[in-house]
Amino acid sequence: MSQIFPIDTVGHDSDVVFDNIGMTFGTKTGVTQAVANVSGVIPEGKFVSVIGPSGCGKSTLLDMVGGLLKPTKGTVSINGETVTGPRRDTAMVFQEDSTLHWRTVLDNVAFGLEVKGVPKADRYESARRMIELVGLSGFEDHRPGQLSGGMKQRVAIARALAMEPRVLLMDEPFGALDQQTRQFIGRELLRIWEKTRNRVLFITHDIQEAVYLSDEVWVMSARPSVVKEVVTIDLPRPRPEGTHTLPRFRELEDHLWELVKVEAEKTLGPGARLA
Ligand SMILES: Nc1ncnc2c1ncn2[C@@H]1O[C@H](COP(=O)(O)OP(=O)(O)OP(=O)(O)O)[C@@H](O)[C@H]1O
Repeated sequence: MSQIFPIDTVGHDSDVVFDNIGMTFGTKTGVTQAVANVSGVIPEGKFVSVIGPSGCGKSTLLDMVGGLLKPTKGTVSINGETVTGPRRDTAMVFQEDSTLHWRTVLDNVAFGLEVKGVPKADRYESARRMIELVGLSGFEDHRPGQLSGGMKQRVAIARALAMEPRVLLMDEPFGALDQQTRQFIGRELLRIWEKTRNRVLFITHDIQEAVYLSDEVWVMSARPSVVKEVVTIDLPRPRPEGTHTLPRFRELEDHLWELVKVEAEKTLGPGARLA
């Protein structure tokens, strides 16, 4: 079921490769070693989720892939090239509302393509296609202020997908949404991803969400973090609505919870016991 690191980190040119990366932050009050050492590969067409206790370095890991943070140790490479900053083939979606409130939905979704210099007719055509894919047809001329939280998040996802990224980085993208909306958008994301099959790195606190969406779940240890275990999600795809009730789903969920619980108890300090 699972694999303990270090795994084979050679990877192919089309992979996202983490080669012994670490991140230590220097602050006025001292140093924080966030990520101790992570090695791993996200192969072409794979959906990888990262779970772990609060503050273990999940966002830090994602920001290093996105080129927003430079690792203090090791390298991340995409398609055989070391990541040194944000890349055109990589798109990011965050938890907080990142819509541009003065622009319409259509112009929000077309924004990344505009920055890339794609001509207006082409970018609008792609944007309309993505808007349809995320179920927002009819809202093209609305502004974010006229949308619900879930709809705004779908705009952010459509904007990222319109860029046709080869690597999609998502940092708790559904974290601010209610449970029903979260499940609905999760299913939508999976439906779209099954068509695009780009490489996804997805951060979540929700173990069910991680099992439902992923090919692999990386469980991070308490800080300074390493990947404690890689759990292969061997559920068939596509994953229809009743997937959550499969006995195998429950087994995977229980196994992941046991792993995370131990690390969360370390983070919460002596005496902390989680059910
Ligand atoms: N810019 C920064 N400067 C200093 N310390 C930082 C910085 N960014 C993150 N950290 C520290 O690095 C550690 C990891 O933070 P990070 O946000 O990556 O964790 P996380 O696992 O994503 O947390 P959460 O699950 O709570 O969102 C934390 O101790 C945090 O305080």
